[in-house]
Amino acid sequence: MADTVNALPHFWPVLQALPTPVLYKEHSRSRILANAAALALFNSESNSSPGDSSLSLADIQQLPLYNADNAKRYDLLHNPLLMALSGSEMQLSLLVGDSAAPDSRRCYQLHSKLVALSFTLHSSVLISLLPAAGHAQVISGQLPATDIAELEEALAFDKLISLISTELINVQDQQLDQHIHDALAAVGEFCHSDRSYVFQFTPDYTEMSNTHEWVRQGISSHQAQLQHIPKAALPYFFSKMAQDYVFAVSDVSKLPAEAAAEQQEFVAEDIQSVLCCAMRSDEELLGFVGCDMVSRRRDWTSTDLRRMKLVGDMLAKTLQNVRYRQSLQQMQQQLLAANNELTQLANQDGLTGIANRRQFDHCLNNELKRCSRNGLPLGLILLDIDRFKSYNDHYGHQAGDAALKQLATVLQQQVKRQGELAARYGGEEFAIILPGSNLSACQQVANNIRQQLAQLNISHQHSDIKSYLTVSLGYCSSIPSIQDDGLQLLKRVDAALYQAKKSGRDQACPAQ
Ligand SMILES: Nc1nc2c(ncn2[C@@H]2O[C@H](COP(=O)(O)OP(=O)(O)OP(=O)(O)O)[C@@H](O)[C@H]2O)c(=O)[nH]1
Repeated sequence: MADTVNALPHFWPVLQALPTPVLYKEHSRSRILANAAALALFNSESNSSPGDSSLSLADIQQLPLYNADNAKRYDLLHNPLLMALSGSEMQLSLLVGDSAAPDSRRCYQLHSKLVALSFTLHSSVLISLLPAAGHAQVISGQLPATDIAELEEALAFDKLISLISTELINVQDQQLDQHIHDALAAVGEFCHSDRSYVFQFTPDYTEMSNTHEWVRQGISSHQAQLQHIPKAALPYFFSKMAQDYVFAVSDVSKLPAEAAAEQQEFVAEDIQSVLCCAMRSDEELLGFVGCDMVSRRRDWTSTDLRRMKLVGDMLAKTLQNVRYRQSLQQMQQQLLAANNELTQLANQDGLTGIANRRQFDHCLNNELKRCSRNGLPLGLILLDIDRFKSYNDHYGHQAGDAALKQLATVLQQQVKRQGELAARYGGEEFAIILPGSNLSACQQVANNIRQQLAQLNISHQHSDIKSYLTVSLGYCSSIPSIQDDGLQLLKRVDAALYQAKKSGRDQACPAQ
Protein backbone atom coordinates (compact mmCIF):
# COMPACT_ATOMS: atom_id res chain seq x y z
CA MET A 1 0.00 0.00 0.00
CA ALA A 2 1.12 3.59 -0.64
CA ASP A 3 3.34 5.20 2.01
CA THR A 4 0.89 8.03 2.53
CA VAL A 5 -1.74 5.53 3.62
CA ASN A 6 0.58 3.82 6.08
CA ALA A 7 2.41 6.95 7.19
CA LEU A 8 2.47 7.46 10.95
CA PRO A 9 1.49 10.86 12.36
CA HIS A 10 4.52 13.09 12.95
CA PHE A 11 3.95 13.16 16.72
CA TRP A 12 3.74 9.38 16.96
CA PRO A 13 7.40 8.88 18.07
CA VAL A 14 6.61 10.92 21.20
CA LEU A 15 3.53 8.84 22.08
CA GLN A 16 5.42 5.69 21.15
CA ALA A 17 8.08 6.38 23.78
CA LEU A 18 5.64 7.06 26.64
CA PRO A 19 5.66 4.49 29.47
CA THR A 20 1.85 4.80 29.58
CA PRO A 21 -0.20 2.61 27.21
CA VAL A 22 -1.64 4.88 24.49
CA LEU A 23 -4.03 4.16 21.62
CA TYR A 24 -4.60 6.65 18.80
CA LYS A 25 -7.18 6.49 16.03
CA GLU A 26 -7.60 9.03 13.26
CA HIS A 27 -11.20 9.64 12.27
CA SER A 28 -10.79 8.71 8.62
CA ARG A 29 -8.75 5.54 9.16
CA SER A 30 -9.63 2.13 10.41
CA ARG A 31 -6.16 1.59 11.85
CA ILE A 32 -5.73 1.94 15.61
CA LEU A 33 -2.17 2.85 16.58
CA ALA A 34 -0.87 1.33 19.80
CA ASN A 35 2.38 2.47 21.40
CA ALA A 36 4.95 0.02 22.79
CA ALA A 37 3.46 0.09 26.30
CA ALA A 38 -0.03 -0.65 24.93
CA LEU A 39 1.27 -3.50 22.76
CA ALA A 40 3.10 -4.95 25.75
CA LEU A 41 -0.08 -4.72 27.83
CA PHE A 42 -2.26 -6.35 25.17
CA ASN A 43 0.46 -8.49 23.68
CA SER A 44 -0.83 -11.94 24.48
CA GLU A 45 -4.27 -11.22 23.03
CA SER A 46 -3.31 -9.17 19.99
CA ASN A 47 -2.98 -10.65 16.49
CA SER A 48 -0.54 -7.93 15.48
CA SER A 49 2.67 -9.08 13.94
CA PRO A 50 5.93 -8.09 15.67
CA GLY A 51 7.01 -4.57 14.77
CA ASP A 52 3.49 -3.57 13.75
CA SER A 53 2.29 -0.69 15.88
CA SER A 54 -1.37 -1.01 14.96
CA LEU A 55 -4.28 -3.04 16.26
CA SER A 56 -7.53 -3.89 14.52
CA LEU A 57 -11.06 -3.57 15.91
CA ALA A 58 -11.03 -7.35 16.21
CA ASP A 59 -7.87 -7.17 18.37
CA ILE A 60 -9.57 -4.66 20.65
CA GLN A 61 -12.70 -6.81 20.96
CA GLN A 62 -10.62 -9.73 22.18
CA LEU A 63 -8.90 -7.87 24.98
CA PRO A 64 -9.82 -9.22 28.42
CA LEU A 65 -11.24 -6.07 30.01
CA TYR A 66 -13.13 -6.21 33.30
CA ASN A 67 -15.32 -3.75 35.13
CA ALA A 68 -13.23 -2.54 38.08
CA ASP A 69 -16.29 -2.37 40.34
CA ASN A 70 -17.70 -5.84 39.91
CA ALA A 71 -14.90 -7.69 38.08
CA LYS A 72 -17.34 -8.73 35.33
CA ARG A 73 -15.82 -9.02 31.89
CA TYR A 74 -17.01 -6.25 29.57
CA ASP A 75 -19.05 -7.53 26.67
CA LEU A 76 -18.98 -5.92 23.25
CA LEU A 77 -21.84 -3.57 24.03
CA HIS A 78 -20.16 -2.09 27.06
CA ASN A 79 -16.55 -2.45 26.02
CA PRO A 80 -15.12 0.93 27.09
CA LEU A 81 -12.29 0.84 24.54
CA LEU A 82 -14.74 0.31 21.67
CA MET A 83 -16.96 3.08 23.03
CA ALA A 84 -13.98 5.42 23.33
CA LEU A 85 -12.83 4.53 19.79
CA SER A 86 -16.27 5.38 18.43
CA GLY A 87 -15.93 8.88 19.88
CA SER A 88 -17.20 8.80 23.51
CA GLU A 89 -15.03 10.88 25.79
CA MET A 90 -14.67 9.02 29.07
CA GLN A 91 -12.71 8.42 32.19
CA LEU A 92 -13.18 5.19 34.12
CA SER A 93 -11.35 2.41 35.95
CA LEU A 94 -11.01 -1.01 34.42
CA LEU A 95 -9.10 -4.21 35.03
CA VAL A 96 -6.93 -5.71 32.30
CA GLY A 97 -5.56 -9.21 32.49
CA ASP A 98 -5.86 -12.92 32.35
CA SER A 99 -9.38 -14.37 32.50
CA ALA A 100 -8.04 -17.51 34.14
CA ALA A 101 -6.07 -15.66 36.82
CA PRO A 102 -8.14 -12.87 38.43
CA ASP A 103 -5.27 -12.00 40.79
CA SER A 104 -3.00 -11.08 37.94
CA ARG A 105 -5.39 -8.45 36.57
CA ARG A 106 -4.15 -4.90 36.89
CA CYS A 107 -6.20 -1.81 37.42
CA TYR A 108 -5.97 1.07 34.91
CA GLN A 109 -7.56 4.46 34.70
CA LEU A 110 -8.84 4.91 31.11
CA HIS A 111 -8.87 8.45 29.72
CA SER A 112 -10.16 9.11 26.24
CA LYS A 113 -10.31 12.40 24.46
CA LEU A 114 -11.35 13.69 21.05
CA VAL A 115 -8.47 15.63 19.63
CA ALA A 116 -7.61 17.39 16.37
CA LEU A 117 -3.90 16.68 16.32
CA SER A 118 -3.64 16.02 12.63
CA PHE A 119 -5.41 19.22 11.52
CA THR A 120 -8.11 17.21 9.82
CA LEU A 121 -11.71 18.35 9.76
CA HIS A 122 -12.64 15.44 11.95
CA SER A 123 -11.41 14.73 15.41
CA SER A 124 -9.15 11.85 16.22
CA VAL A 125 -9.36 9.81 19.40
CA LEU A 126 -6.54 9.58 21.90
CA ILE A 127 -6.80 6.99 24.66
CA SER A 128 -4.39 6.56 27.52
CA LEU A 129 -4.36 3.94 30.28
CA LEU A 130 -2.72 5.14 33.47
CA PRO A 131 -1.90 2.40 35.97
CA ALA A 132 -4.19 2.93 39.00
CA ALA A 133 -3.11 2.12 42.54
CA GLY A 134 -4.24 -1.30 43.81
CA HIS A 135 -6.92 -3.66 42.57
CA ALA A 136 -10.54 -2.81 42.79
CA GLN A 137 -12.47 -5.14 45.02
CA VAL A 138 -13.64 -8.13 43.05
CA ILE A 139 -17.32 -8.71 43.42
CA SER A 140 -18.70 -11.91 41.96
CA GLY A 141 -21.41 -10.91 39.53
CA GLN A 142 -24.58 -12.83 38.84
CA LEU A 143 -25.20 -14.45 35.50
CA PRO A 144 -27.85 -12.52 33.59
CA ALA A 145 -31.11 -14.20 32.65
CA THR A 146 -31.08 -15.76 29.17
CA ASP A 147 -33.44 -13.24 27.57
CA ILE A 148 -31.33 -10.36 28.90
CA ALA A 149 -28.24 -12.05 27.48
CA GLU A 150 -29.90 -12.40 24.09
CA LEU A 151 -31.06 -8.82 24.17
CA GLU A 152 -27.60 -7.65 25.09
CA GLU A 153 -26.08 -9.73 22.33
CA ALA A 154 -28.48 -8.28 19.78
CA LEU A 155 -27.73 -4.77 20.99
CA ALA A 156 -24.02 -5.49 20.92
CA PHE A 157 -24.24 -6.69 17.33
CA ASP A 158 -26.14 -3.56 16.30
CA LYS A 159 -23.55 -1.45 18.07
CA LEU A 160 -20.81 -3.29 16.19
CA ILE A 161 -22.54 -2.80 12.85
CA SER A 162 -23.06 0.89 13.56
CA LEU A 163 -19.36 1.19 14.44
CA ILE A 164 -18.32 -0.50 11.21
CA SER A 165 -20.77 1.43 9.07
CA THR A 166 -19.47 4.72 10.53
CA GLU A 167 -16.03 3.62 9.35
CA LEU A 168 -17.39 2.69 5.93
CA ILE A 169 -19.32 5.94 5.34
CA ASN A 170 -16.16 7.98 5.04
CA VAL A 171 -14.02 5.26 3.54
CA GLN A 172 -11.48 6.38 0.94
CA ASP A 173 -10.95 4.08 -2.03
CA GLN A 174 -7.47 3.03 -0.94
CA GLN A 175 -8.73 2.11 2.54
CA LEU A 176 -11.73 0.12 1.33
CA ASP A 177 -10.07 -3.31 1.42
CA GLN A 178 -8.80 -2.78 4.96
CA HIS A 179 -12.26 -1.66 6.14
CA ILE A 180 -14.03 -4.61 4.53
CA HIS A 181 -11.47 -6.90 6.10
CA ASP A 182 -12.09 -5.32 9.51
CA ALA A 183 -15.83 -5.70 9.02
CA LEU A 184 -15.42 -9.39 8.12
CA ALA A 185 -13.13 -9.99 11.10
CA ALA A 186 -15.60 -8.35 13.46
CA VAL A 187 -18.56 -10.27 12.02
CA GLY A 188 -16.61 -13.55 12.04
CA GLU A 189 -15.61 -13.10 15.66
CA PHE A 190 -19.05 -12.01 16.70
CA CYS A 191 -20.93 -14.77 14.92
CA HIS A 192 -18.38 -17.38 16.09
CA SER A 193 -17.84 -18.53 12.52
CA ASP A 194 -14.57 -19.93 11.16
CA ARG A 195 -14.43 -17.96 7.94
CA SER A 196 -16.18 -14.89 6.68
CA TYR A 197 -15.81 -13.52 3.18
CA VAL A 198 -17.00 -11.35 0.35
CA PHE A 199 -17.46 -12.57 -3.23
CA GLN A 200 -18.15 -10.24 -6.12
CA PHE A 201 -19.95 -11.18 -9.35
CA THR A 202 -18.98 -9.89 -12.77
CA PRO A 203 -21.64 -7.44 -14.07
CA ASP A 204 -23.00 -10.09 -16.46
CA TYR A 205 -23.36 -12.60 -13.56
CA THR A 206 -21.29 -15.28 -15.29
CA GLU A 207 -18.39 -15.41 -12.83
CA MET A 208 -17.56 -14.74 -9.19
CA SER A 209 -14.33 -14.09 -7.26
CA ASN A 210 -13.48 -14.16 -3.56
CA THR A 211 -12.27 -10.58 -3.03
CA HIS A 212 -11.98 -10.43 0.78
CA GLU A 213 -11.64 -13.07 3.44
CA TRP A 214 -11.15 -13.43 7.17
CA VAL A 215 -10.24 -16.81 8.70
CA ARG A 216 -10.03 -17.83 12.31
CA GLN A 217 -6.61 -18.89 13.51
CA GLY A 218 -5.92 -22.52 12.57
CA ILE A 219 -8.51 -22.56 9.78
CA SER A 220 -7.30 -22.91 6.18
CA SER A 221 -7.82 -20.18 3.59
CA HIS A 222 -9.01 -20.97 0.07
CA GLN A 223 -9.19 -17.44 -1.30
CA ALA A 224 -6.41 -17.94 -3.86
CA GLN A 225 -8.27 -20.82 -5.56
CA LEU A 226 -11.65 -19.12 -5.42
CA GLN A 227 -11.05 -16.68 -8.25
CA HIS A 228 -13.01 -16.37 -11.53
CA ILE A 229 -15.35 -19.25 -10.72
CA PRO A 230 -17.71 -19.65 -13.68
CA LYS A 231 -21.46 -20.01 -13.21
CA ALA A 232 -21.25 -23.43 -14.88
CA ALA A 233 -19.01 -24.72 -12.05
CA LEU A 234 -21.59 -24.03 -9.28
CA PRO A 235 -24.96 -23.78 -11.09
CA TYR A 236 -27.10 -24.58 -8.03
CA PHE A 237 -25.46 -21.86 -5.95
CA PHE A 238 -25.71 -19.24 -8.71
CA SER A 239 -29.40 -19.94 -9.34
CA LYS A 240 -30.26 -19.97 -5.60
CA MET A 241 -28.49 -16.67 -5.08
CA ALA A 242 -30.22 -15.01 -8.05
CA GLN A 243 -33.60 -16.33 -6.94
CA ASP A 244 -33.59 -16.06 -3.13
CA TYR A 245 -30.62 -13.74 -2.44
CA VAL A 246 -29.75 -16.15 0.38
CA PHE A 247 -27.92 -19.46 0.56
CA ALA A 248 -28.24 -21.05 3.99
CA VAL A 249 -27.16 -24.65 4.54
CA SER A 250 -26.92 -26.01 8.08
CA ASP A 251 -25.62 -29.41 7.01
CA VAL A 252 -23.80 -29.59 3.67
CA SER A 253 -24.08 -33.41 3.64
CA LYS A 254 -27.83 -32.96 3.19
CA LEU A 255 -27.66 -30.82 0.06
CA PRO A 256 -29.94 -32.05 -2.77
CA ALA A 257 -28.56 -34.13 -5.66
CA GLU A 258 -28.52 -31.17 -8.06
CA ALA A 259 -26.03 -29.46 -5.71
CA ALA A 260 -23.38 -32.16 -6.18
CA ALA A 261 -20.78 -29.68 -7.48
CA GLU A 262 -21.39 -27.35 -4.53
CA GLN A 263 -21.18 -30.23 -2.06
CA GLN A 264 -17.86 -31.34 -3.52
CA GLU A 265 -16.50 -27.80 -3.16
CA PHE A 266 -17.72 -27.48 0.44
CA VAL A 267 -16.17 -30.82 1.38
CA ALA A 268 -12.86 -29.71 -0.19
CA GLU A 269 -12.95 -26.66 2.08
CA ASP A 270 -14.03 -28.72 5.17
CA ILE A 271 -17.25 -26.72 5.38
CA GLN A 272 -20.02 -28.19 7.52
CA SER A 273 -22.46 -25.27 7.47
CA VAL A 274 -22.56 -22.21 5.24
CA LEU A 275 -24.56 -18.99 5.19
CA CYS A 276 -24.39 -16.42 2.37
CA CYS A 277 -26.43 -13.25 1.82
CA ALA A 278 -26.55 -11.21 -1.37
CA MET A 279 -25.05 -7.76 -1.66
CA ARG A 280 -27.56 -5.87 -3.78
CA SER A 281 -27.72 -2.27 -4.80
CA ASP A 282 -30.38 -0.76 -7.05
CA GLU A 283 -31.56 -4.29 -7.90
CA GLU A 284 -28.06 -5.18 -9.12
CA LEU A 285 -26.52 -8.30 -7.62
CA LEU A 286 -22.99 -7.16 -6.79
CA GLY A 287 -21.92 -10.24 -4.85
CA PHE A 288 -22.49 -11.78 -1.45
CA VAL A 289 -21.13 -11.87 2.06
CA GLY A 290 -20.98 -15.19 3.83
CA CYS A 291 -19.52 -17.30 6.59
CA ASP A 292 -18.53 -20.96 7.02
CA MET A 293 -18.55 -23.33 9.97
CA VAL A 294 -15.61 -25.70 9.73
CA SER A 295 -15.01 -26.97 13.26
CA ARG A 296 -18.68 -27.83 13.91
CA ARG A 297 -22.09 -27.81 12.33
CA ARG A 298 -24.48 -24.97 12.98
CA ASP A 299 -28.24 -24.58 12.60
CA TRP A 300 -28.64 -21.09 11.24
CA THR A 301 -31.32 -19.06 12.98
CA SER A 302 -33.41 -16.17 11.70
CA THR A 303 -31.18 -13.91 13.82
CA ASP A 304 -28.08 -15.17 11.98
CA LEU A 305 -29.85 -14.49 8.71
CA ARG A 306 -30.90 -11.01 9.75
CA ARG A 307 -27.35 -10.17 10.82
CA MET A 308 -25.72 -11.45 7.68
CA LYS A 309 -28.29 -9.59 5.55
CA LEU A 310 -27.51 -6.38 7.47
CA VAL A 311 -23.80 -6.78 6.79
CA GLY A 312 -24.48 -7.63 3.12
CA ASP A 313 -26.62 -4.49 2.69
CA MET A 314 -24.00 -2.36 4.38
CA LEU A 315 -21.14 -3.65 2.21
CA ALA A 316 -23.27 -3.41 -0.96
CA LYS A 317 -23.93 0.27 -0.29
CA THR A 318 -20.24 0.85 0.37
CA LEU A 319 -19.14 -0.91 -2.83
CA GLN A 320 -21.76 0.93 -4.84
CA ASN A 321 -20.68 4.25 -3.34
CA VAL A 322 -17.09 3.56 -4.30
CA ARG A 323 -18.21 2.61 -7.83
CA TYR A 324 -20.28 5.80 -8.13
CA ARG A 325 -17.37 7.83 -6.88
CA GLN A 326 -14.98 6.17 -9.33
CA SER A 327 -17.33 6.69 -12.30
CA LEU A 328 -17.87 10.30 -11.17
CA GLN A 329 -14.12 10.82 -11.08
CA GLN A 330 -13.81 9.26 -14.53
CA MET A 331 -16.54 11.54 -15.85
CA GLN A 332 -14.87 14.56 -14.27
CA GLN A 333 -11.58 13.65 -15.94
CA GLN A 334 -13.29 13.24 -19.31
CA LEU A 335 -15.04 16.60 -18.86
CA LEU A 336 -11.77 18.22 -17.89
CA ALA A 337 -10.02 16.80 -20.94
CA ALA A 338 -12.91 17.91 -23.20
CA ASN A 339 -12.79 21.34 -21.58
CA ASN A 340 -9.06 21.62 -22.14
CA GLU A 341 -9.53 20.62 -25.74
CA LEU A 342 -12.28 23.22 -26.18
CA THR A 343 -10.17 25.94 -24.56
CA GLN A 344 -7.31 25.05 -26.84
CA LEU A 345 -9.58 25.12 -29.89
CA ALA A 346 -11.02 28.46 -28.83
CA ASN A 347 -7.50 29.91 -28.56
CA GLN A 348 -6.01 28.40 -31.71
CA ASP A 349 -6.03 29.62 -35.28
CA GLY A 350 -7.72 26.95 -37.39
CA LEU A 351 -5.43 27.29 -40.40
CA THR A 352 -1.96 27.72 -38.94
CA GLY A 353 -2.34 26.11 -35.49
CA ILE A 354 -0.66 29.04 -33.70
CA ALA A 355 -2.48 31.36 -31.25
CA ASN A 356 -5.46 33.27 -32.62
CA ARG A 357 -6.52 36.88 -32.05
CA ARG A 358 -8.49 35.95 -28.94
CA GLN A 359 -5.46 34.42 -27.21
CA PHE A 360 -3.28 37.29 -28.45
CA ASP A 361 -5.55 39.92 -26.82
CA HIS A 362 -5.65 37.96 -23.57
CA CYS A 363 -1.89 37.44 -23.49
CA LEU A 364 -1.11 41.08 -24.38
CA ASN A 365 -3.31 42.28 -21.53
CA ASN A 366 -1.65 39.96 -19.02
CA GLU A 367 1.88 40.74 -20.14
CA LEU A 368 1.18 44.50 -20.05
CA LYS A 369 0.20 44.19 -16.39
CA ARG A 370 3.05 41.84 -15.54
CA CYS A 371 5.72 44.03 -17.20
CA SER A 372 4.24 47.18 -15.63
CA ARG A 373 4.35 45.52 -12.18
CA ASN A 374 7.93 44.31 -12.63
CA GLY A 375 9.25 47.38 -14.50
CA LEU A 376 10.16 45.24 -17.55
CA PRO A 377 10.03 46.34 -21.21
CA LEU A 378 7.29 44.81 -23.35
CA GLY A 379 8.25 44.19 -26.99
CA LEU A 380 5.68 43.82 -29.76
CA ILE A 381 6.09 43.01 -33.49
CA LEU A 382 3.34 43.32 -36.10
CA LEU A 383 3.98 41.95 -39.60
CA ASP A 384 2.13 41.67 -42.87
CA ILE A 385 2.94 39.71 -46.05
CA ASP A 386 3.90 41.87 -49.00
CA ARG A 387 1.84 41.70 -52.14
CA PHE A 388 -0.17 38.77 -50.88
CA LYS A 389 -3.19 39.62 -52.98
CA SER A 390 -1.18 39.11 -56.14
CA TYR A 391 0.32 35.92 -54.67
CA ASN A 392 -3.20 34.55 -54.18
CA ASP A 393 -4.28 35.77 -57.58
CA HIS A 394 -1.44 34.01 -59.37
CA TYR A 395 -0.80 30.92 -57.31
CA GLY A 396 -4.29 30.31 -55.98
CA HIS A 397 -5.87 30.55 -52.53
CA GLN A 398 -4.64 27.09 -51.46
CA ALA A 399 -1.03 28.01 -52.19
CA GLY A 400 -1.70 31.22 -50.20
CA ASP A 401 -2.89 29.11 -47.26
CA ALA A 402 0.24 26.96 -47.45
CA ALA A 403 2.43 30.07 -47.43
CA LEU A 404 0.59 31.37 -44.34
CA LYS A 405 1.33 28.07 -42.57
CA GLN A 406 5.02 28.22 -43.48
CA LEU A 407 5.28 31.76 -42.17
CA ALA A 408 3.49 30.73 -38.94
CA THR A 409 6.11 28.00 -38.41
CA VAL A 410 8.91 30.55 -38.78
CA LEU A 411 7.23 32.84 -36.22
CA GLN A 412 6.61 30.01 -33.78
CA GLN A 413 10.34 29.22 -33.81
CA GLN A 414 11.08 32.75 -32.54
CA VAL A 415 9.18 32.36 -29.27
CA LYS A 416 10.99 30.31 -26.67
CA ARG A 417 10.80 32.13 -23.35
CA GLN A 418 7.93 32.14 -20.89
CA GLY A 419 5.26 34.74 -21.81
CA GLU A 420 6.35 35.04 -25.46
CA LEU A 421 3.62 34.40 -28.02
CA ALA A 422 3.31 34.26 -31.81
CA ALA A 423 -0.24 34.79 -33.10
CA ARG A 424 -2.21 35.22 -36.27
CA TYR A 425 -3.59 38.69 -35.84
CA GLY A 426 -6.00 38.42 -38.79
CA GLY A 427 -5.86 37.61 -42.51
CA GLU A 428 -2.23 37.79 -43.60
CA GLU A 429 -1.19 39.82 -40.53
CA PHE A 430 0.74 38.27 -37.62
CA ALA A 431 2.00 39.54 -34.25
CA ILE A 432 4.62 38.51 -31.69
CA ILE A 433 4.59 39.46 -27.99
CA LEU A 434 8.07 39.61 -26.45
CA PRO A 435 7.97 40.42 -22.71
CA GLY A 436 11.35 41.51 -21.33
CA SER A 437 12.73 42.39 -24.83
CA ASN A 438 14.08 45.89 -25.52
CA LEU A 439 13.96 47.59 -28.93
CA SER A 440 17.20 46.06 -30.23
CA ALA A 441 16.11 42.55 -29.14
CA CYS A 442 12.84 43.12 -31.05
CA GLN A 443 14.78 44.29 -34.09
CA GLN A 444 16.88 41.14 -33.88
CA VAL A 445 13.77 38.93 -33.87
CA ALA A 446 12.27 40.91 -36.79
CA ASN A 447 15.45 40.45 -38.84
CA ASN A 448 15.55 36.72 -37.99
CA ILE A 449 12.05 36.37 -39.40
CA ARG A 450 13.00 38.14 -42.65
CA GLN A 451 16.14 36.02 -43.01
CA GLN A 452 14.41 32.72 -42.36
CA LEU A 453 11.62 33.58 -44.76
CA ALA A 454 14.22 34.45 -47.40
CA GLN A 455 15.84 31.05 -46.80
CA LEU A 456 12.47 29.35 -47.34
CA ASN A 457 12.42 31.08 -50.71
CA ILE A 458 8.67 30.84 -51.33
CA SER A 459 8.59 31.84 -54.99
CA HIS A 460 6.57 35.02 -55.78
CA GLN A 461 7.39 35.92 -59.38
CA HIS A 462 4.65 38.56 -59.50
CA SER A 463 5.96 40.67 -56.64
CA ASP A 464 7.61 43.97 -57.44
CA ILE A 465 9.79 43.59 -54.31
CA LYS A 466 11.67 40.27 -54.59
CA SER A 467 11.25 37.00 -56.46
CA TYR A 468 10.19 35.31 -53.22
CA LEU A 469 7.61 36.04 -50.52
CA THR A 470 8.63 38.86 -48.16
CA VAL A 471 7.11 40.55 -45.12
CA SER A 472 7.07 44.09 -43.71
CA LEU A 473 7.33 44.50 -39.94
CA GLY A 474 6.78 47.20 -37.33
CA TYR A 475 8.15 46.76 -33.82
CA CYS A 476 8.15 48.64 -30.55
CA SER A 477 9.30 48.18 -26.96
CA SER A 478 8.67 50.21 -23.81
CA ILE A 479 8.16 49.71 -20.08
CA PRO A 480 4.39 49.99 -19.75
CA SER A 481 2.83 52.17 -17.06
CA ILE A 482 -0.17 50.97 -15.09
CA GLN A 483 -2.56 53.05 -17.27
CA ASP A 484 -1.24 51.70 -20.60
CA ASP A 485 -3.59 49.48 -22.53
CA GLY A 486 -3.00 47.20 -25.51
CA LEU A 487 -4.75 49.55 -27.89
CA GLN A 488 -2.15 52.31 -27.55
CA LEU A 489 0.66 49.82 -28.07
CA LEU A 490 -1.00 48.34 -31.15
CA LYS A 491 -1.54 51.81 -32.63
CA ARG A 492 2.16 52.56 -32.30
CA VAL A 493 3.32 49.27 -33.79
CA ASP A 494 0.73 49.52 -36.59
CA ALA A 495 2.11 52.96 -37.49
CA ALA A 496 5.60 51.40 -37.62
CA LEU A 497 4.33 48.66 -39.94
CA TYR A 498 2.70 51.27 -42.16
CA GLN A 499 6.05 53.05 -42.27
CA ALA A 500 7.78 49.81 -43.37
CA LYS A 501 5.25 49.34 -46.16
CA LYS A 502 5.55 52.95 -47.23
CA SER A 503 9.35 52.78 -47.26
CA GLY A 504 9.38 49.99 -49.86
CA ARG A 505 8.29 46.83 -47.94
CA ASP A 506 10.58 43.83 -47.05
CA GLN A 507 11.91 45.69 -44.01
CA ALA A 508 11.38 46.24 -40.28
CA CYS A 509 10.72 49.71 -38.81
CA PRO A 510 10.75 50.73 -35.14
CA ALA A 511 7.85 52.66 -33.66
CA GLN A 512 8.45 56.32 -32.88
N1 LIG B 1 -4.90 32.38 -49.09
C1 LIG B 1 -5.34 33.19 -48.14
N2 LIG B 1 -5.34 34.51 -48.36
C2 LIG B 1 -5.77 35.34 -47.40
C3 LIG B 1 -6.19 34.86 -46.14
N3 LIG B 1 -6.53 35.93 -45.38
C4 LIG B 1 -6.34 37.04 -46.13
N4 LIG B 1 -5.87 36.71 -47.36
C5 LIG B 1 -5.55 37.55 -48.50
O1 LIG B 1 -4.53 38.45 -48.21
C6 LIG B 1 -4.61 39.50 -49.18
C7 LIG B 1 -4.26 40.81 -48.53
O2 LIG B 1 -4.19 41.75 -49.57
P1 LIG B 1 -4.01 43.32 -49.36
O3 LIG B 1 -4.55 43.69 -47.99
O4 LIG B 1 -4.59 43.98 -50.52
O5 LIG B 1 -2.47 43.54 -49.30
P2 LIG B 1 -1.29 42.95 -50.15
O6 LIG B 1 -1.71 42.42 -51.44
O7 LIG B 1 -0.58 41.90 -49.27
O8 LIG B 1 -0.36 44.16 -50.33
P3 LIG B 1 0.45 44.98 -49.26
O9 LIG B 1 0.07 44.49 -47.88
O10 LIG B 1 0.14 46.35 -49.46
O11 LIG B 1 1.87 44.59 -49.54
C8 LIG B 1 -6.05 39.46 -49.72
O12 LIG B 1 -6.03 39.07 -51.05
C9 LIG B 1 -6.73 38.40 -48.91
O13 LIG B 1 -7.66 37.65 -49.62
C10 LIG B 1 -6.19 33.45 -45.94
O14 LIG B 1 -6.56 32.92 -44.91
N5 LIG B 1 -5.75 32.67 -46.96
